[in-house]
Amino acid sequence: MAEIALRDVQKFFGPNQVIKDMNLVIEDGEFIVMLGQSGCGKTTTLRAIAGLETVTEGTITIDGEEVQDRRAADRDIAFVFQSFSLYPHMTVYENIAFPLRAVGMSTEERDREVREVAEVLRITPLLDRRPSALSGGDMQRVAIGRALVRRPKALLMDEPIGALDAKLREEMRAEIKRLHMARNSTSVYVTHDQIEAMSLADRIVIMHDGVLQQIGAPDEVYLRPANLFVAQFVGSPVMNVEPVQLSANGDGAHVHLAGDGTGFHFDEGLLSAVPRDAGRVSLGIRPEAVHLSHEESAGALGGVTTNIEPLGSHDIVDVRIGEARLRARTPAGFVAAEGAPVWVSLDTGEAHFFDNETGLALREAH
Ligand SMILES: Nc1ncnc2c1ncn2[C@@H]1O[C@H](COP(=O)(O)OP(=O)(O)OP(=O)(O)O)[C@@H](O)[C@H]1O
Repeated sequence: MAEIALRDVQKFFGPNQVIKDMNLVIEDGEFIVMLGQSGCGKTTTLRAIAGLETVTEGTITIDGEEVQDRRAADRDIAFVFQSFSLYPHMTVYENIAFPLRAVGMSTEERDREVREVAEVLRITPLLDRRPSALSGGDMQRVAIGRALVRRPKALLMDEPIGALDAKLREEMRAEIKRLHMARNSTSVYVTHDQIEAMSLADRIVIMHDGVLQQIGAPDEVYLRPANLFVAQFVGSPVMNVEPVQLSANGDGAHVHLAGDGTGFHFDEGLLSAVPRDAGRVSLGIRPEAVHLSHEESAGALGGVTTNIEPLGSHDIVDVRIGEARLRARTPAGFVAAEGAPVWVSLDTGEAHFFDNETGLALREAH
């Protein structure tokens, strides 16, 4: 297993730059998930690590050795694609054993390795079957088994469970995690599904438009998004973001939404990194930190509900305050109808502030 490092990597397809200044160190044994919308460059980054794509500039090292000019076959890295790509005329056993034949392992050794991988992936009863007799999930288990059996330096996976149905995806997520724990393989996994990213990753790499936006543990990117893109990309429903104006108010400030004269009070400690000049700042607040009440209380602002989305366990309720709109997560049935008057308060400690121009989160460095 190995550390993988990308330094100043750039990739152009003709005039089109799809990886911009990528710097990333993936630690030995780490599970990294690259998350981003379609076309943001995550697959190209993965393929560049594998050697299936060249880089235009920069270096890629595996265990300290530069590999950017090496062929894929000489990088000792395994790749699992979304399409299952098994050999149809071979049994599951033969499919998994195939990469070991090339390295000249003895029959007994090969047998031991295949059976161990099959055991970890819980596919031992399937070893004599052909791929055509397998379900989608089992085919992907076999593909992962074939990738892992020769103990590569790293395992790269490109949306490996994207083609499976929702229930099976959930099962496979748990299995991939278990497999990673069992083998401790350095893993890089590409997806556009944030639940997959949150549940699998040691650290998530969030990309947008070829640019790495943030690297961090799942709770870190959720709780401390580095910029507006990450704030609105991670989390469902999406974080509320509203331009605000600040006005002094005792030990702190009122934070005014558009068209709202009163403002929410924030203590000074929460605003120490926030400039007061008009028009520069947006407030970010997740729907679970917006609270609705039928009773007026100190500091709450009056609003009117404009939409209710019942989700079974809870509702998502849109509220208009002045000209602004906030979404709140409420207990199911808490608001009976659109057009209802409600009182809105915020968990101010959960709020984020962003610079409107740069999009960067405004917070104290520490
Ligand atoms: N071989 C290629 N030639 C030209 N352009 C390419 C090539 N491969 C990818 N691109 C372009 O590079 C950009 C990044 O593609 P990439 O596949 O890395 O994105 P992605 O984030 O993985 O998206 P997806 O989830 O859709 O695969 C896209 O605009 C894509 O059209």
